Amino acid sequence: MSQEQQEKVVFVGTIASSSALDQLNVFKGFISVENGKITKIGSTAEYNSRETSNELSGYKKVILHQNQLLIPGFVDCHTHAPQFPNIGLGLDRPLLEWLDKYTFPLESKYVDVNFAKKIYEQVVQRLIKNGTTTACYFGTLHLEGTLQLVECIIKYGQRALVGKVSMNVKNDANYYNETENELNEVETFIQKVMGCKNNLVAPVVTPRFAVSCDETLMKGLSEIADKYNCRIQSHISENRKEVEYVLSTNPDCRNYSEVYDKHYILNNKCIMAHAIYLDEDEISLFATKGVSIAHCPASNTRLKSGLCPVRKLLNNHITVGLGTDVSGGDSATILDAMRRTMDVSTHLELLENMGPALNFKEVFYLATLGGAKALRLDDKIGSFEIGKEFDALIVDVYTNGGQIDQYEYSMDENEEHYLLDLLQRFIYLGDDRNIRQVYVKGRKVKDLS
Ligand SMILES: O=c1[nH]c(=O)c2nc[nH]c2[nH]1
Ligand SMILES: [Zn+2]
Repeated sequence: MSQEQQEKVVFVGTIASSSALDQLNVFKGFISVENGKITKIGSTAEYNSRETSNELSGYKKVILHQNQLLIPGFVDCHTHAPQFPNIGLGLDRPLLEWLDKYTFPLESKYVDVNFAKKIYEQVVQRLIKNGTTTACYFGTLHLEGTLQLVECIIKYGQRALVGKVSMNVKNDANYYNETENELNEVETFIQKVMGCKNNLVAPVVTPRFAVSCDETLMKGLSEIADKYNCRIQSHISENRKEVEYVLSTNPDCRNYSEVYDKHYILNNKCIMAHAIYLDEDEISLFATKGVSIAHCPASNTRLKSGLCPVRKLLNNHITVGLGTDVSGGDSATILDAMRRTMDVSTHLELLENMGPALNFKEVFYLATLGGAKALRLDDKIGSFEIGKEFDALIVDVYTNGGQIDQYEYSMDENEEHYLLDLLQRFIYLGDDRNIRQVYVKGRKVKDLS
């Protein structure tokens, strides 16, 4: 156990945390943390009285200043660690061509374990810098290469779900595996990750999507997920051509979801990325089975895939979190995913009358507790509650050299509004420079203080 986890620490200042989509709490107070877990939460008055009665004498104190915020760490529900060397490049093709031309050739390189290690070192550090305390990663087809990703995550102390990608359908890049070998490697991968006995990292069964996995592979993977009680992640209904192709190769299925459902992929431990073109039957199937959706607005726009109707999905009781989906997505920060979620939602309100558009409070929920629920980690993280693990960011809204300037004018003198405005500004304008400290289970993993 690290130094920080053993310590008793009390954080004092402005705290913001959501308990539901429409329930954001911003208040001045304190959170005490012991062995990485939240033990007490209270107001400034309660903090002062505990101080007076010497109850906090054994605690290290972290006192935030007036323009700082303590918020839960960001949850990235969907990203591809091996695709980071392509970030910001090759976005001129639609999904299926983009995969063949740029993505499979890059992912093929991770057969080289040293290459994998170098890239993953950078990726994990980048995400921590951006305040992503939990990430749900796709690796590549390669067992050893993806284990390097797990090693880096453990080294830098991030919380993560990690999948060795499964594909058995031939493609131009020759990037696929034979079915039996693939199923064996997935089991080995799961056993090795579980063997690390690191309670922040878990394996995810990862059929890439129905275009690159046949029936035998999908069925075998769902059995493995069941055997090891693992989550499953994949992609669904991202691009119209993809949907057409999947339906043409599965003529017995009425829709895309049925292709997965036939092989027992859809359940309440399943996270599907995109889900732009789900029909009404698929939406109710997702709600009934408890399938979560990782909304990836950056890649949906960059690859010209479409506008995902997130408000409609939420209204239909589907759990939604946010994903950066690098490198279809061109940004590795959940702050960007929040902004693009608001933008896409606004476009849907303007163009399709599918409002009201999601606002900054709602996307803050999706970036934290919504994401934790989507990954079935909300018993541990996503919000500040007694008994939960302390994954948190200290944000300095007007930090020196940052993007947000402070002006000698305030729209509103009311203190409660001032605190909410700090959060609002950070969501609209902030970046990694504003994220001064990052904690995962009480351990400080970034420190710019
Ligand atoms: O955005 C995406 N990125 C990918 O790597 C991928 N693979 C299948 N479908 C995909 N979509
Ligand atoms: Zn993806």
